[in-house]
Amino acid sequence: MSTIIALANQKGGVAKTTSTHNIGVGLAEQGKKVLLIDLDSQASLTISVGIEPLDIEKNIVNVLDKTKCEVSECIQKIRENLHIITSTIDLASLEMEMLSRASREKILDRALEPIKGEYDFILVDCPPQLSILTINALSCADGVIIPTKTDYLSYRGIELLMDTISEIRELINPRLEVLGTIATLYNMRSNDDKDILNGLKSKYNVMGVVKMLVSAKKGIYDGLSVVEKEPNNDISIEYIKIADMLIKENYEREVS
Ligand SMILES: Nc1ncnc2c1ncn2[C@@H]1O[C@H](COP(=O)(O)OP(=O)(O)OP(=O)(O)O)[C@@H](O)[C@H]1O
Repeated sequence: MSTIIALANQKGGVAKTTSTHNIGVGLAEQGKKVLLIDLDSQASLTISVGIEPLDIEKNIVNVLDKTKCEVSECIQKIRENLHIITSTIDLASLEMEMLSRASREKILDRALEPIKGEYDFILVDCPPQLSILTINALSCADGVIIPTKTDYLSYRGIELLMDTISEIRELINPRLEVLGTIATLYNMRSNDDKDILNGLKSKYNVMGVVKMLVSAKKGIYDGLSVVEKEPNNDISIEYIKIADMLIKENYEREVS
């Protein structure tokens, strides 16, 4: 069975998309079969992998709406071992329609059922709200990773997300596990960032610390992650480390 991981934070601009893309590439480069799911109507992940959202006829909207389209028809190949279900702006209006459906929290879970055995990892890039889409991602995930900036408001925002996660675990998905946080856009020269990082480490499992570097934005024009564009960059090293950690944890879970 696939391990489904949601990358979630109700805050925008905390590097959810960048983390999803780079960890996904890191896992694929280790020979794992990976499906990325863009669950944000801004389609940043879709654009980041070099796909024009409106060029794709069957996307996440078709996976979630009532047309009963086969999920396998909505998957695009990025390269060997790395696939994606893309998003478009139409997801914003579908979100409203989802609210009126029965079992609205399990729409994604049910839709993914036929392909759960086909991938080692499914990574879901959540939108920057605690919306029905994020709840759908958390309701089908085995684990959640919380990318967060090292500033005070982001740090405080995690508590809110943790409450939602506890509620989902209690009511909908008991197997949901908080895998940890990733400290993103970390400014090494700022004492505030250092203090917040220490606070994060004392409270949560910090899976990685990703520095704020201009190289994070370089591959975006040609659809490449930092891991592909500059594999020896500090950002790549950190994301590859997180990918390795996920592979190891998964292996240990399967063995035990
Ligand atoms: N390590 C980094 N150093 C510098 N810039 C970064 C880094 N990581 C991400 N960025 C940039 O920060 C911006 C926000 O990143 P990203 O789109 O991944 O965040 P997000 O949480 O998915 O945002 P949203 O939820 O609002 O779509 C982007 O311009 C991205 O290129």
